[in-house]
Amino acid sequence: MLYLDGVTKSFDGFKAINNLSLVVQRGEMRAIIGPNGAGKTTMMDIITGKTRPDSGDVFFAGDVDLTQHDEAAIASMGIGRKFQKPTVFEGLTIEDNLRLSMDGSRSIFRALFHRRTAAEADTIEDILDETRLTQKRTVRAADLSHGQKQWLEIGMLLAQDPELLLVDEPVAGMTDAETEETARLLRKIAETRSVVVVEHDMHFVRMLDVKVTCLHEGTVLSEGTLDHVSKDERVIEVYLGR
Ligand SMILES: Nc1ncnc2c1ncn2[C@@H]1O[C@H](COP(=O)(O)OP(=O)(O)OP(=O)(O)O)[C@@H](O)[C@H]1O
Repeated sequence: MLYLDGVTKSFDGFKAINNLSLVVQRGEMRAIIGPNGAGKTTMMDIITGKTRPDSGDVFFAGDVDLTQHDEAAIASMGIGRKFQKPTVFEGLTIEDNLRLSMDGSRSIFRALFHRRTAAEADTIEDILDETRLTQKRTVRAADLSHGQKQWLEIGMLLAQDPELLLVDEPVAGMTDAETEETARLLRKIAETRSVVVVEHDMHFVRMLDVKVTCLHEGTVLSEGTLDHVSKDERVIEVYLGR
């Protein structure tokens, strides 16, 4: 689903990404950890077309060369990104937020008054159910808890039906119960899609129970199960032991 090979990106001579190689399989969830400045955000920026690498290969779904496309094109190809801070439409209900996301480029007015097909209505029901927001469907996003807003935004990504979801620090600021619920939600999503999740919260990463990649100085320092990576002396030295 995602293939990075020998990717390098410098800013003013500083290599934020340095010969980075990473492969994420179709239907795989991967957790990315690493200290501040390791290059996690820059990697996500490269995958989504926000930043162009200086060199290296970046392929999606086998043969789509992501370095040849811009952000909008990459989003429409099926790569969804969730930033750390939720960016939902606060004044709209949960249902309307989901409808708007599903419609993509349709104008807000047309999206809200557009007659749903049965299939679209079913998809919205499924997303409400998956994100545990069915009971809150008519509530304005502004009135949700922080955790619920994050789930709504994940739901908004799902409404665009991406094959690959990139999720940046989803549980920052969440309660323990919300963190647990988020792990359940991402695991469910990863049954049918690929997911890359960047996270500092090791308790949460353990709940995901997936292969972990630790980045450091723009490259892969260690990769494997969380137990393997967290026993790696180099990971302890630069990250976990701090
Ligand atoms: N546009 C830019 N111009 C200059 N330097 C940049 C730019 N973007 C990132 N960097 C530098 O590249 C390095 C990697 O940054 P990046 O944000 O990718 O790290 P990160 O792993 O996401 O860190 P964090 O965990 O703090 O979010 C940092 O040293 C950062 O200062």
